[in-house]
Amino acid sequence: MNIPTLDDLNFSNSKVLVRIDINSPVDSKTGKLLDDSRIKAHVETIRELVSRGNGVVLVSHQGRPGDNDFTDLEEHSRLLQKHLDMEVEFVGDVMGPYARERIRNMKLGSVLLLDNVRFVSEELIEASPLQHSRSFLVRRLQPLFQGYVNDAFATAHRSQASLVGFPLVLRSSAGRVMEKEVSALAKVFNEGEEPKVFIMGGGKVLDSLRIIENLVKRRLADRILTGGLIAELFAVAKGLDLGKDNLQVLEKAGVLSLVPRARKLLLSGAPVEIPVDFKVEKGGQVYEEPANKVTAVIKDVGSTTVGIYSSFIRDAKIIVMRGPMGVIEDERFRESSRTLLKNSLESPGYLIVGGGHMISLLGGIGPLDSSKVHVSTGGGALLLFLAGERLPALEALDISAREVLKK
Ligand SMILES: Nc1ncnc2c1ncn2[C@@H]1O[C@H](COP(=O)(O)OP(=O)(O)O)[C@@H](O)[C@H]1O
Ligand SMILES: O=C(OP(=O)(O)O)[C@H](O)COP(=O)(O)O
Repeated sequence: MNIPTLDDLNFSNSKVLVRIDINSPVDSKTGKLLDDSRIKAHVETIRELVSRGNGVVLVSHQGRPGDNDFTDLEEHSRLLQKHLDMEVEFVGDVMGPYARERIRNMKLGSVLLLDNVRFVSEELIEASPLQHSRSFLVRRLQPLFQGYVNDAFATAHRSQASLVGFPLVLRSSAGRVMEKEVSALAKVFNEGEEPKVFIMGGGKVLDSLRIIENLVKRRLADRILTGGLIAELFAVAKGLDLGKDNLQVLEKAGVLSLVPRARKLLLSGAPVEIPVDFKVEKGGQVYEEPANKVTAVIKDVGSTTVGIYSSFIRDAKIIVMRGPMGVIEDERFRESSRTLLKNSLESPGYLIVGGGHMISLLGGIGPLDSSKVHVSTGGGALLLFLAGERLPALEALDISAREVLKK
């Protein structure tokens, strides 16, 4: 693939639309952002574009409709302003008359943040770059810009309008985050030794299952240590009775229908490990139970599991960690993810850690040795990239290089 970078396009004194990913963990009680790592990550790209006299218009999503973390981007704009140390105008609109008026009238050298792009229904459709290039989002915004930059590595696995539509109609390049992630990950992973251990948790069960299927098919993982909801799915697939409450959680997440796929993976001999115990909560009380005797709602993996997983980590040459083991928004269920992260950092292997929730746990850990760890902004995108899948956002930039830049 031929992905143009900012060095290739050299945007200057232009209006540039920049797709970033500042989707961040949200405290479900207060609605406040719990971490600003992804916001900080984009500062370099934005500063560089501003320093070349460009008017920078930022577009991002936050959460998914119906979820607790589906919010507007006002708080994000304040944090971005703090990290950039310059004014960021928050526009509470994405593509309507107000947004277009603010973009038309903005000064070169200034920064403007549009609202959550998933407020626009077209953004929620997975479609081809060509289809998205004809969306209202692209048709309304494209005439206001001379260029498009995609810096949203963490969403590069989605084929959504703001990611794949613009490269077909604007001169486009990758931003610095996108560029660095792609080159660092390809190098580390391809040149890395075995065993490769993947630690996978979190709430996005369908994504995780797809990734595990890919890893298994390509024989890229020596061990896959599961936590979070994906561990519960595999536990059910293995025939463990997790009780009515936990089945309800899986049903509510719409993932029970994935049990046969998980079962097929287990039967095919996939190296998937499931927890031997869990931390559960009942009536405000927290305690540990063996995986075959669960009587309450699972909130984290148990301490025996952490011990076993840690022994696999110690022997690994490459450790990839994505998605927390438990409901880390609650301090009582943060410990196992934090311990596994610490043990991974202390082990002799190289660590690649990614995803909004996992990187939020790095905060209290102190300075990291960049020769031993790569912190990725991506979670699902990171793993799909490592598993060798083609990421639609990168493909769209590749098409752009061939079809738009050559014209
Ligand atoms: N056992 C569990 N039950 C319910 N939710 C869980 C469980 N374990 C983890 N989670 C949730 O998973 C979410 C993080 O998952 P995800 O978004 O996939 O990770 P990341 O942002 O790191 O890629 C958190 O909100 C956390 O509360
Ligand atoms: O947080 C993200 O992905 P991740 O949870 O895999 O790290 C990205 O912002 C993508 O969000 P999405 O999975 O709702 O498309």
